Amino acid sequence: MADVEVEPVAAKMEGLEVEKVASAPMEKYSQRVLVKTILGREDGGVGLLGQTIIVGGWVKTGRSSANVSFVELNDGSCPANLQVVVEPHIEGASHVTLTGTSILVEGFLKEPPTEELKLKQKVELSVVKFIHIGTVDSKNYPISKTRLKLETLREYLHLRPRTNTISAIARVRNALAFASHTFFNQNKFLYVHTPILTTSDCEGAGEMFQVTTLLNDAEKRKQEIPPTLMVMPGESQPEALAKAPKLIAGIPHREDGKIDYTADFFARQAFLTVSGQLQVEGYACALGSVYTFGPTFRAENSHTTRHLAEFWMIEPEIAFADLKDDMNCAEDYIKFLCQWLLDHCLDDMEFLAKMYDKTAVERLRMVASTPFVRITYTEAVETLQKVKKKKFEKKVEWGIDLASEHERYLTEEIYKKPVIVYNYPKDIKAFYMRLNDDGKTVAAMDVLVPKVGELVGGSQREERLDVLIQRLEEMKLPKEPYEWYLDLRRFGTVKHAGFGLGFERMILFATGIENIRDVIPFPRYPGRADL
Ligand SMILES: NC(=O)C[C@H](N)C(=O)O
Repeated sequence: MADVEVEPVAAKMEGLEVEKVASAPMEKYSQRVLVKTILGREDGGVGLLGQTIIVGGWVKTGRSSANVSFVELNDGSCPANLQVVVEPHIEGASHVTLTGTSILVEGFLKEPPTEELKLKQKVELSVVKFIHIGTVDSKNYPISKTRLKLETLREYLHLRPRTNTISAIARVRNALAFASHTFFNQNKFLYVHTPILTTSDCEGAGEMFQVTTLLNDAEKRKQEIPPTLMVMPGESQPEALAKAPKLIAGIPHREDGKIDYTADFFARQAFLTVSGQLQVEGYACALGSVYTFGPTFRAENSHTTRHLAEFWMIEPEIAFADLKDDMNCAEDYIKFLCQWLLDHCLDDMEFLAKMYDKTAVERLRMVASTPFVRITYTEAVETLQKVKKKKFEKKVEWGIDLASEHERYLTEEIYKKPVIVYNYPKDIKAFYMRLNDDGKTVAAMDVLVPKVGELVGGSQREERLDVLIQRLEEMKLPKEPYEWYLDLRRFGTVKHAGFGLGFERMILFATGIENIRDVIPFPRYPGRADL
């Protein structure tokens, strides 16, 4: 990092000896010093007093009197604002106090004039000159000074990162992504990119979005579309052939002569992935320990505070591992993430805790240091059945899929910490999970956490070819689309296990924010995909 030259004149004006003045590093690829570089220091910036520096950001609030103007500047590097002092003779002084104005400004760091102000911030910036001012049409600027509800901010997805809350969440999100890569790489997992477009329905639940193209260049398509046949789940080759749209000039047409948009991935069907698991299993069964981390999609018409149509998932997959290894990995990973936020993002976490959930930081500490509870599904059901204090909307019986009310009760009321529930009834779980010896349950596990409910879902995978085929049949799933997946069992099969952690749910859990739409930059949910 390049150091900013100490400006002797400014230092002398402040009565400081130039030799004693430390230097604030300028960003390597941006023409400014970050506010965090100054205020994030242990001494609150005192060691930088007297230095002339350039900072740039957006005005949070500003006020002016006849002698002087004050501006609270936020540059996105931390939740704190830098106080900027502007004397009226400085060119541009009258244009910088409106909320939302952008400035790039040169000034020197000085002590605030009163003891009271020093308590708030140990340094302030006295402006020498403005290098850039981006004015704001304040009448129409929707992110005004008054605190807006998170729900209202969703109408301004492009401007909401200017708010303290959304920018803090963005930094927490970035930290969690970095921590995830760090955790898996430290444990020798390889990052594998799985596809977004696929024909495989990993969960077998038919919740996939289909891909279509905008047909506006028929000639181009004519050259690109291979006249291939797509066999759909549940169909034989001749059945598929009979139903296949006719290719007229290379474009699929239905019987009535209209263009068939349903087979619209170059005359085939394709979908947005619901999970990278099946593909990443192929890599685990060659490379050992791998993970994928990317966007996944669910065509569920859910309007809850915990569902999105597009969300990010981290999915590790481990060869030569069973359910216990899987649970150990999930628990260690979640603890690592919590500790990472305490070590790297405490300022943002404290800000969010103050604003939204007083217990958020405490919760991170608790999760990072307390062993998770582990109970079987059968034990979970028995425990819930004994609850007299609360009436659940959905009756608790062996065989039900635990609802969010049950999951939250277990972790918030009974155990008051994360709970791993394992060995679920086979009938409520996906085909790929390994059948237990009891013939009734599968080696599946969910990690349930306070506030959120299910954070992780995973399992040991069925590595026995005959059992897997039998499970597909039982669940009335077609074999053909999964032939490649069965190959992994035909050729050198191996015990393996993995899980998926919902990245946005992890952010909800960590920050205490209520609605999942506020922890992803551009949320997609029923009826909302603009911007
Ligand atoms: N990789 C996983 O185990 C996650 C699982 N496929 C799911 O979507 O829930």
